[in-house]
Amino acid sequence: MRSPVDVLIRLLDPDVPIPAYGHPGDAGADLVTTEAAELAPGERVVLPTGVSIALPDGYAAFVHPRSGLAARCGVALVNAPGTVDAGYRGEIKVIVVNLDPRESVRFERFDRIAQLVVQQVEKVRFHEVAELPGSARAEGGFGSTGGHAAVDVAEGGITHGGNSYASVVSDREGQ
Ligand SMILES: O=c1ccn([C@H]2C[C@H](O)[C@@H](COP(=O)(O)OP(=O)(O)OP(=O)(O)O)O2)c(=O)[nH]1
Ligand SMILES: [Mg+2]
Repeated sequence: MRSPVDVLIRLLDPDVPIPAYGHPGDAGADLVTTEAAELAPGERVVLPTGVSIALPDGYAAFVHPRSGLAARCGVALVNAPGTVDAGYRGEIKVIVVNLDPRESVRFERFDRIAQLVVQQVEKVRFHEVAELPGSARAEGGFGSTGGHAAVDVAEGGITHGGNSYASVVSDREGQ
């Protein structure tokens, strides 16, 4: 097993537990709410977790829903997965919505409401081009591999072939 990445954490509430993995192989460490809340059907709320972190450069943390809450209560995260940038030092918040059409859902203080997945992320440099290199998928998207939509691989796709990139139009770079 690879050794864990060290992440500095501040506990903003004296009693809040450090996010913990339920099992050794789990991807997400559970986040709790430090505030009780009751959500009517369709209602959303931003809940505080009582923690802030400093991720190493080249990492990000993603706030994912908990499947049990989703299956049992219809609770989802509006922005799932929420992105916590390496430079963010504020409190991690969780934007929860009750998607159940009939039942309210209640969270008590320190209920586990989401899970935090920490991952390495690549920073890219964008190079503007007039044409992109071809690919088997080409512009087929949104169900193009299903039975109901025609897949158009002929146009502008694999005929370009090869690995060479289209010529760079400008060296304007994104941030
Ligand atoms: O579920 C989330 C998502 C984000 N954040 C924090 C960490 C993140 O670094 C910051 C900004 O998030 P994001 O970039 O998704 O929001 P934005 O609307 O683009 O805000 P900004 O203009 O500050 O980037 O908010 C959370 O606490 N919880
Ligand atoms: Mg942003």
